[in-house]
Amino acid sequence: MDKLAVNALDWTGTSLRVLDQRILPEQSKYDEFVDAAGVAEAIASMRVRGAPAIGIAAAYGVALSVRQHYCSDGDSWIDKVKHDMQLLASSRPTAVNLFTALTAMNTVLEESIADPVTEAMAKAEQIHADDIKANYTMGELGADLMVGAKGVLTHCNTGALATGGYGTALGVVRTAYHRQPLAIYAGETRPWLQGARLTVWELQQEKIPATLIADSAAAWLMKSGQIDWVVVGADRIAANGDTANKIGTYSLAVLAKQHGVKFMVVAPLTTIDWAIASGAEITIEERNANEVLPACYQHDASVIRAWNPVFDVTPAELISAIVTEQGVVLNPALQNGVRSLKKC
Ligand SMILES: CSC[C@H]1O[C@H](OP(=O)(O)O)[C@H](O)[C@@H]1O
Repeated sequence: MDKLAVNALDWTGTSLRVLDQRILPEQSKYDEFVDAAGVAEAIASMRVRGAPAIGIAAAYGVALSVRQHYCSDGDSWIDKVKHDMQLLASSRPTAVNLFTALTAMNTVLEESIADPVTEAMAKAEQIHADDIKANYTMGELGADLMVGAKGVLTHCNTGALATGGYGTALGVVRTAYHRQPLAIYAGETRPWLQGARLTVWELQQEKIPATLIADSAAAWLMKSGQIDWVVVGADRIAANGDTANKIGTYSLAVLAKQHGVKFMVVAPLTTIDWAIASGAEITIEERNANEVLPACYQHDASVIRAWNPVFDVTPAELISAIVTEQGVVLNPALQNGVRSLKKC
């Protein structure tokens, strides 16, 4: 299964090259990181973003930490690695994939393994490969739900740039597009513009036609009858199906309900947080107000401020389907959430 031309992450075996998504589409530039601190900064600064991609980057960050400390820090190597894992864990709070990946890497290190450097690298590479495989599976399962659909709206960026490759929600859109005529609409996704800068750029690379809309045009688009589905990704899904995703997702779900448009969430199992019963327990990241404020207001917060939560929570009752690589849950609010997907 070949990866798409667009790769958010490039693992060299001794470093992690990260496509700097802050400057796409004007510039396509990779930054190279050789330690966990660098990878943590790449996540915090959103050079790499997207829940699955964040988890994969963190896994490689741990592998780099083991490679750095195992050979040079004697018996204290594991303490140094645990410190680096804390650095990675503090990079961003909402995407549970980050913590799922760190837990998986920690499990490998806890086993008294003969060659922790090789084992850590292998585990990180496996996490990456598993994500790509999951995305292709979800693409098929999600497109199966879209038979006969003529139009779809997606939000933020959920493609190869947000994952190990191919994408979650955008993977479903790609698969459906190659099966049937499909009008693709992408929301710009203020303030960071993942849709305007990243999603339409990905689609342009593959010559897949798409229409960019302002976030504020979504209701009018739904009222026009042009779309049958809204398809989005996720950063953290609670056991009852409540879903944290990019800010603006909740309003799209409310609008979809109002207009009889179906609402699909696409995410791998690594995005499900089995430890929380509902979305009320999800920490919502707030980022710097200057990501919202025009420059002329940034010098003085005494009068004009900005509120910049970068995620919101969509309640399960507004979701028509949650698509994972292990299966689809239709109407999760009526199905005890996503608990049917939990591996025993
Ligand atoms: C493949 S889903 C990625 C998910 O992550 C994005 O957030 P951010 O760009 O801030 O990392 C957004 O919520 C997407 O839906």
